[in-house]
Amino acid sequence: QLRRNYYAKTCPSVESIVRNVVTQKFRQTFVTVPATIRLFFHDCFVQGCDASVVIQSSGSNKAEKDHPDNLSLAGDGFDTVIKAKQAVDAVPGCRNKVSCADILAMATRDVIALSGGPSYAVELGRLDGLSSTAASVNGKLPQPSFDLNQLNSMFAANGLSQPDMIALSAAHSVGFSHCSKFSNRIYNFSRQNPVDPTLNPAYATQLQQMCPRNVDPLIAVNMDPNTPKTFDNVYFKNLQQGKGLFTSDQVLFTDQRSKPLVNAWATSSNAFNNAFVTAITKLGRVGVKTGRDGNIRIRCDTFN
Ligand code: HEM
Ligand SMILES: [Ca+2]
Repeated sequence: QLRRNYYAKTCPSVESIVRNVVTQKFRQTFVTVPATIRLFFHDCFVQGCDASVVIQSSGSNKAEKDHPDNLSLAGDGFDTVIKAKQAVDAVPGCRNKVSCADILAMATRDVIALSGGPSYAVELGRLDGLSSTAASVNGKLPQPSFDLNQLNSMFAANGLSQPDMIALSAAHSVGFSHCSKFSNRIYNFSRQNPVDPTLNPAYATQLQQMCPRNVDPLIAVNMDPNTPKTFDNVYFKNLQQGKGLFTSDQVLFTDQRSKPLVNAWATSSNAFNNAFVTAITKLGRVGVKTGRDGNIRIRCDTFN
């Protein structure tokens, strides 16, 4: 039921309003890019793409964003949605017409294009969700320790295929990770191997230097050691060299079932871009709310 130009009658300029805000924010800080993309992913995998992740905890309700798996969502993603919503609502005809869930989908499309990724037409027409609880996040988001079976089953539960999962993983072409998310791979990995043998040895040494034992938990490292500020298929070239940061990244190359697509997309950025657009469009359709299951929030971080 989603469609392009959903707001053609109610707020025809919405896409350019959002794009202007996102572009401005991008000029202030690059973190806008990874923060917004990851926020969209974490929104869609919990109760569908309904901006439930944007809700603030209040009184008795502990919201999704305060679940441990969401505590590392960077503030610039939330800020982007809230600023874009304010800009949309400042246009008289558009006031209270555009959902926060759609604003997040548009902002995600825009940051991907701004950082060198593919441009695509975004489907719109989502309503904002009516609930957000930390408990509902349990078991819904992939962990960096996941193997291919675990990744496939969690993505399949959201209607996404193995190729979709591989393409979407390339979002780790931009952004940061805290050391704790991969320290098991560089220290005391197993009885036989102190370091994960699927890690490139030189890269493992670099990671140990950036993340010494007992490192400040606030320290974060680029997930793509080569082109951390460009959304590109270098992610797959890194995997071919043992430079996937998480087990869940590197397994895409070490598991024979996913390796052929990693190789294909390392070779062809065109093929990767097409697959990514297909996959993120499907991601944007997950659990979409319509009718009485949702509404248009006045404030993106608070229920009406
Ligand atoms: C395939 C399974 C996935 C796993 C296990 C995973 C896990 C993680 C982890 C552990 C981090 C680091 C968080 C931190 O320490 O700050 C991260 C960051 C990130 N993830 Fe994923 N992720 C997955 C898929 C995705 C997908 C599908 C997307 C989007 C389409 C995505 C987008 C991002 C981005 C952009 C960042 C960087 C955030 C920032 O710099 O603020 N991830 N992911
Ligand atoms: Ca959601």
